[in-house]
Amino acid sequence: MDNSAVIELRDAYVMQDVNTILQNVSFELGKGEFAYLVGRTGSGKSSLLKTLYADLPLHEGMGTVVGYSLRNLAPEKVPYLRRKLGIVFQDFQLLYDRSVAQNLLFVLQATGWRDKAKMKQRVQDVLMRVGLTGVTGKMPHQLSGGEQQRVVIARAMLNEPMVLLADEPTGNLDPDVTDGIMRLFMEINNAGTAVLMATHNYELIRRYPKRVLRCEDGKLRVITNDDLRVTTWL
Ligand SMILES: Nc1ncnc2c1ncn2[C@@H]1O[C@H](COP(=O)(O)OP(=O)(O)OP(=O)(O)O)[C@@H](O)[C@H]1O
Repeated sequence: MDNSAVIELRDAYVMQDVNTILQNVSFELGKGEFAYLVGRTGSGKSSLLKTLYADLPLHEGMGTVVGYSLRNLAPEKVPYLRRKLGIVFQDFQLLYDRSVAQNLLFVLQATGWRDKAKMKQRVQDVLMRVGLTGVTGKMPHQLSGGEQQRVVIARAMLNEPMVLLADEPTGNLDPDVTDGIMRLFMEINNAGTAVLMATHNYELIRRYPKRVLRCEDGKLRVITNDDLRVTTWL
């Protein structure tokens, strides 16, 4: 693998059970790069992301994510892969029976942290990073949608991932809240974390132009800068 790539797929097949969703997928995401993943509903964006975080197996082709080969990845290796990835979904998937701090401490505990003082400090650090202070004792339902998504992003950043995979992270948010979340992703990206973001929101792509990968007709097409200059590509 090219040392500067955090994701590399070569002729990969994205499968749901026995069904091929995407074939001959080849692309790289470089260290610190930001790319969008677009495509109609059902075109395979979530399935591709699931393959990248080893929720779906890679049976055909080659795939490497943060140094882990996806082919024949042993189940006991999956948590180690995911520790180097941050994953953000549209539906926030916080644990609603515990506070913000407990949500984050839970993840630290599950990923091997033991030093209580360091854990507390890390929780403070990631919340500050996403622009949230004074919410540690709150329950998720006491926060707005945008604040909850910030907590999810903080959670994804706990173990300093090399790449964030985001599946429609602004899908449930109002336009002005969406913009704040987008700016946060940009800040995180500017600080060196690669981001692959699935979205239906083309307004965001126009406002924050980056490389675009499009799922279409069972293939993944990498949109070039030339394509970006014409408006029909959307
Ligand atoms: N758990 C599953 N089992 C079998 N097939 C599935 C499963 N999840 C998705 N699929 C199928 O895989 C295809 C791609 O779905 P996927 O969710 O990856 O698309 P998507 O581009 O993320 O769509 P959306 O934009 O609506 O989220 C669809 O035909 C879908 O029906």
